[in-house]
Amino acid sequence: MVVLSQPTLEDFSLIKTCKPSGSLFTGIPVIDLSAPDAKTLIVEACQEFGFFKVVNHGVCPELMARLEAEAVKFFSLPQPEKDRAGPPSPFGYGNKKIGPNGDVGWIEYLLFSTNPDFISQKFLSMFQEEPEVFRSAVNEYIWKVRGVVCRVLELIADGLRIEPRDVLSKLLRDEKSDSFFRLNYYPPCPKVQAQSGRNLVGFGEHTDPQIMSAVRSNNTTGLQISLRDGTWVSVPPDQSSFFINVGDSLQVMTNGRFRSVRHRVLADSLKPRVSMIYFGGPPPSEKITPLPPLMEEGEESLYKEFTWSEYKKSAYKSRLGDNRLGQFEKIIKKKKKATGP
Ligand SMILES: C=C1C[C@]23C[C@@]1(O)CC[C@H]2[C@@]12CC[C@H](O)[C@@](C)(C(=O)O1)[C@H]2[C@@H]3C(=O)O
Ligand SMILES: O=C(O)CCC(=O)C(=O)O
Ligand SMILES: [Fe+2]
Repeated sequence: MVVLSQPTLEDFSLIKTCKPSGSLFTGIPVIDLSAPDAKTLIVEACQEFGFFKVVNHGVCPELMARLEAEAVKFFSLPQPEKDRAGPPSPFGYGNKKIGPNGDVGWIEYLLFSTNPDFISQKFLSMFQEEPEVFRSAVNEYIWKVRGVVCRVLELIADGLRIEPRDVLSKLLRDEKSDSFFRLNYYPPCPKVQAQSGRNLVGFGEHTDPQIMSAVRSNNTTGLQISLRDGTWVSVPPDQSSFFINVGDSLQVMTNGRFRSVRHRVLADSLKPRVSMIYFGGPPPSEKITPLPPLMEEGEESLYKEFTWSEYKKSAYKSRLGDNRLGQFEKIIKKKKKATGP
């Protein structure tokens, strides 16, 4: 049997944070889901940042806390017990290795398909003892967070004045929807950071390939997003809110009007970061193309046509930080302006 060795410390990237670690970006749009102007503010946030924070979402804090506690219980198990829940590909427990192409991060995680039958089966095989509490917290949480993301997608349809308003949300509600759920645990790493004055990369920079993702974390810093000009800024943590990422598929479906946000996570030197992320994806056979009602007269798609399963296949051949949409971009020749006599 070939035993693949775990990455050593030299394999991890360190990032020198340009600002003192206490400095957090205050410009993240905050959307109150019940406010009358929510749809306009969401569309603006998707265009400018591809990222925003959602408050007043109706998911009870006890459910989030219950799932976080179950996750911490799992990640505190002895290593051989956690390893029994691996490998992470396609779904299961992962430690330091991210994806199939050599990416590493200061992270442990559990990756699932959101299908409840899948979760039941996986939990039974992962935890011989008492899988029920964890499993029901995961299923209930996924149900609720998907509801929030679908509400956001319906507000987006309203804000863009496209009908029907479930044109995007129905893809996530479809029983064939290819959505994922991920529990990430970033252990603290005081020694390395104190010695080098740099932060260890927990999850390297990337965009999410799906339509939309919703991140909930404990109150530990680490998540950063890249602004339009390429500057990295730190997102102030807030355990009672969701942070929404526009994914590559929504960038294509809006023909580039929305930005798929580049983001990354730096490990904290003292506290573990625990995050739970729902990745809302369409059914495999869904064509990812610009929404017809959004297109102006004569507007061409910026992308070649592809299905979600084709995109996913190509994404899984890429490295984490690659520009995955690049190979699907069309080279559009600009029409020559008529020159005067
Ligand atoms: C390096 C990789 C990990 C990833 C699959 C990929 O080949 C490229 C995309 C990565 C990503 C980023 C967002 C999500 O965390 C994720 C589950 C996804 O759908 O795409 C991960 C994949 C992964 O960790 O397997
Ligand atoms: O853990 C986080 O806060 C974000 C992780 C992330 O971006 C991902 O899992 O795709
Ligand atoms: Fe991500």
